[in-house]
Amino acid sequence: MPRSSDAVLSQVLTVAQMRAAEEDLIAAGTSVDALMQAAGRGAGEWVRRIAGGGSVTVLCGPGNNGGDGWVIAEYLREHGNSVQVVQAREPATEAARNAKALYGGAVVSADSVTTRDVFVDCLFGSGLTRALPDDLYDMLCGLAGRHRHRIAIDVPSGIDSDSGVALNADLPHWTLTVALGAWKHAHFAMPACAAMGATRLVDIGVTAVPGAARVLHRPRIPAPAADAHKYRRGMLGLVAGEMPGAGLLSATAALRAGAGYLKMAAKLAPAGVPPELVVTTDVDAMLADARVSALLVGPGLGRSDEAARLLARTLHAGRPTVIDADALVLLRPAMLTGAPCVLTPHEGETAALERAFGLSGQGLRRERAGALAEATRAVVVLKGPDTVIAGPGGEMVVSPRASSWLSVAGTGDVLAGTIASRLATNGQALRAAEEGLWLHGEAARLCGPAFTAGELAHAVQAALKECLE
Ligand SMILES: NC(=O)C1=CN([C@@H]2O[C@H](COP(=O)(O)OP(=O)(O)OC[C@H]3O[C@@H](n4cnc5c(N)ncnc54)[C@H](OP(=O)(O)O)[C@@H]3O)[C@@H](O)[C@H]2O)[C@@H](O)CC1
Ligand SMILES: Nc1ncnc2c1ncn2[C@@H]1O[C@H](COP(=O)(O)OP(=O)(O)O)[C@@H](O)[C@H]1O
Ligand SMILES: [K+]
Repeated sequence: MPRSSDAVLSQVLTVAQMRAAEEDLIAAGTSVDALMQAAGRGAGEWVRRIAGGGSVTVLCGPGNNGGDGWVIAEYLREHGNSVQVVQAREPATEAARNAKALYGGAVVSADSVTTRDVFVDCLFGSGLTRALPDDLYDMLCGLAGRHRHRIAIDVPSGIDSDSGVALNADLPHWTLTVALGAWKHAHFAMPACAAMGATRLVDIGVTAVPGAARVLHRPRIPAPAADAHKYRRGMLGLVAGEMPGAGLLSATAALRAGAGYLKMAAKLAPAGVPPELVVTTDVDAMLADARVSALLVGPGLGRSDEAARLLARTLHAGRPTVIDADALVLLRPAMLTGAPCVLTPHEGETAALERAFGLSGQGLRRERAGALAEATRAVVVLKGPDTVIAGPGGEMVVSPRASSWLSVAGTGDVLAGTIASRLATNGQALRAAEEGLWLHGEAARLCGPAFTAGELAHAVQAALKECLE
């Protein structure tokens, strides 16, 4: 089987898209049984690596996820592991029945399983549509509790694949989750993603699905050209408001994310301005300066009428702009000019934007981000533990879960400054949002525990170092 490209392996599919992709493979001459063998053996290899030579219990349900379980069990048996299958239900698909027929090892009752090394969950995968009935829920949790390591295959049982919603309360936590064929939305959506442990993907030759979401990846960022100068590298204009301290945090990050020149327009020059940051009190001159390649407005802006007028003047300049914090609450449809913009709302700011732009606020986070991007014609970075980026052309990028230590005041200002610096450098809203979000997440990882927003802003430089072409 040829290895899929990185672009194909980074797509994130709904259940319907996955089924369509599977149909394409079948139409091209691959059998369901062959796909199941490829998926099961690939997953079996991950199980073998975790188990070492240890003992394994595989729980098999009625569908094709159960079928994968029978393949995994046989793969481990062939490799000399002590393996046993608990059959929760008889296989109900032909491919699962065929996989079971090829298994030559032990089948035991759930009650007979004592403490063992690795538990493999093949009860249900992406086909689960309703909560687990009590008997299967008890079996799943009981077995999971009697094993040192727990591996979920494709999608953990009890999780809705398209949303990441838990259909039962108190589901097990996993050591590893092995996605089959393609990532599913549950792998990146709360609450499911928080319980999945490490995640790995098994390639079974799925091809590109038009319109699919994709996973945020480490960007490739070029060093400045040999003949670069500070303006050509990108000049970022920061529009400060009533509380310029928040803007200073954004500036601290922006200075380390690639822009060549940073200027802040503030009514009063704030204390503690780093010497690299040029401060002006003439906001109109800064907005009219043709060398300014991007603007950032929002951090510390305030929500007064004067702040709203300043926002309107800023957007009227028609430059690529990052709109964050208070500016998101003040934003109205008439203020947008069609220039490339990035909006960076958290949940509360998203609700305010939905009201301002006449949106229902219904649906999954990614759907709400998509609706907002369409209505504003801007790139929307909907922040939280499961941040998503939506583009006005229907683009959707989901982010692997970042450090929960980011839940500290000021990290949003750092994100806005990082994205704005990238926007000043490359002028492309979606690309800048992706680069900025990745740098922010990586900076948090590098900082470890209990960092301040200021320390995070400094770590953006170390994150950037990892992206150089
Ligand atoms: N697509 C691909 O390319 C590949 C897919 N592969 C694998 O297939 C998996 C998807 O398989 P799947 O569609 O058979 O779904 P799965 O999750 O095994 O179970 C569905 C069955 O469970 C039943 N059922 C549902 N809810 C229930 C409940 N609460 N309680 C009780 N029963 C319930 C439901 O019955 P029904 O709702 O029809 O009554 C149906 O019979 C996927 O995750 C991956 O592992 C790989 O092999 C390689 C290639
Ligand atoms: N539990 C969490 N896990 C991962 N990232 C988080 C978590 N909580 C917050 N974040 C991230 O931290 C940042 C917080 O931004 P924001 O809510 O604007 O805070 P502030 O206004 O204090 O700067 C966002 O990038 C968000 O995605
Ligand atoms: K599973």
